[in-house]
Amino acid sequence: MAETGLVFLPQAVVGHLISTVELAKSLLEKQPCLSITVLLMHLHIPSNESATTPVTSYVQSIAASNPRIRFIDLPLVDFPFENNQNPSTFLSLFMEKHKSHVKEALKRILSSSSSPPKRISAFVIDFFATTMIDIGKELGIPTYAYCTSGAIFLALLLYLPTLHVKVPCEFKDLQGEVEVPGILPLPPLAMPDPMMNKKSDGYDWFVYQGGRLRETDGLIVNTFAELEPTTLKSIANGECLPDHHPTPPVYPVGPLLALDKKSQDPETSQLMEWLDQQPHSSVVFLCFGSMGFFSVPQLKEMALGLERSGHRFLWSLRCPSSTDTDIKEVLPDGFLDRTKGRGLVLQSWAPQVDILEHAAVGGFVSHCGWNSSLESIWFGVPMLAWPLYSEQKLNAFQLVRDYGLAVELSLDYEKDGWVSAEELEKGVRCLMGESEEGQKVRKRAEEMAEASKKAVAPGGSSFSTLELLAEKFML
Ligand SMILES: O=c1ccn([C@@H]2O[C@H](COP(=O)(O)OP(=O)(O)O[C@H]3O[C@H](CO)[C@@H](O)[C@H](O)[C@H]3O)[C@@H](O)[C@H]2O)c(=O)[nH]1
Repeated sequence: MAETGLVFLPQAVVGHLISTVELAKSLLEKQPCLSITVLLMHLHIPSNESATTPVTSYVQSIAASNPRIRFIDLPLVDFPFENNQNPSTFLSLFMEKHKSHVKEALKRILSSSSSPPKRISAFVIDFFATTMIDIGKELGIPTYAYCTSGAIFLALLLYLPTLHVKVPCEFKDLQGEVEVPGILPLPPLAMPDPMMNKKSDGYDWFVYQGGRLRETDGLIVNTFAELEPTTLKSIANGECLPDHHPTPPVYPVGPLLALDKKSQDPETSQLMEWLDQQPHSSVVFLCFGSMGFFSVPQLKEMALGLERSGHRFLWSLRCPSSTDTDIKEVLPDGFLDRTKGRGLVLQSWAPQVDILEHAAVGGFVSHCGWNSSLESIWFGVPMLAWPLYSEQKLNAFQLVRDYGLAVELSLDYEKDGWVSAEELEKGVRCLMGESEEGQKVRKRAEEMAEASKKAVAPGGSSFSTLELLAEKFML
């Protein structure tokens, strides 16, 4: 019998790669006869040097501890990111540039002289890599898309080609709300940034990706049925596609999280010791994903807001320019002295999972990237939603309005999403339970933490879906 392998193609960004590898690990746990090859694309963004994340060491450690996961580096393509380029356009064209390399890699795997011969039972692509469906079709390999964001974003993407026709004007000029099946009516401002300018090529790429997802053999989503029941039902019922076009089966398999990446370095140990000394649930953690940066004026304003809130804090602060910026020059005069003992500012990659797991952490000011949101949910830490880019405003809206897991922060969109010190102070106080609203969010976070763990435990909704999927991949 041929050895059964799966081939995964994640997007070349950390939030997508880690999530994809976690999916691979979970499938292997369910089905010991599978093996997985991950094709790695490499992205170089010179202006974001300071966003360097431990991707390389992560990949190395996964490869060392999981012999059934193999990584193949695809050849580098000469396609640098231009600073003013639309990220969705860049990522879509970056995929196009990799097409021939991906096809070659798949063909090599299929023709490798291993005995027994290889069979690729599924090609699992990033949901923003739909151009690769062509290769799956050409080589006769069933192709699945993996959505590293939530069902709400998947629903919006699937529905976007329909919405494009239904709403002829720009979404921001729409009188009223945007109606998407399975989602609460959306204020136009909650639409993902790339969808806010219909004349941009970035928008066209979103319509393209959304339109092609229906050609896949299945849609795997990093969410769980208890978190997004209505949205998942709407997708499965075909409500997000026009004219009852059959929707590929939907597989909610989350939360898939890299929980075992405990950091051992001395900086982390010091940080953990500091957290150990703080009272239970007293520290606000601020962290904004792999590429969340703020302007210097906004950083100063944040510092003021944090100081005035009176709460303890742990702030992962990344400057836009470079890692060697002296934070004393960025922060207001005397800030570090005045907050000594009750606040800690980090300038490096934060061990986020370890921090969220710590009992001293009582709130998370987050950009609402999907992985961060799921991690927060898992550890029962309520959020204060400070979305920055991509689909984060959509996630924030849903976390606040539908799931009740986050406190709303008032962002001034006329001023590029500016948050004043007053608003941050108010938000942090509420998050830390100083108001009834905050208390409600805290309670809800505890309940959802339990539900998230049940979902991936034996017999849970995502556990069963993963079993089903792993079995399907063996047929
Ligand atoms: O200092 C840091 C910063 C991040 N992380 C980790 O890095 C991941 C970040 O993922 P996520 O919260 O999803 O943010 P992004 O890196 O910004 O992810 C991109 O991918 C996500 C999944 O598709 C989208 O939801 C986001 O909008 C998009 O920006 C999480 O696991 C964090 O724990 C750290 O450990 N330390």
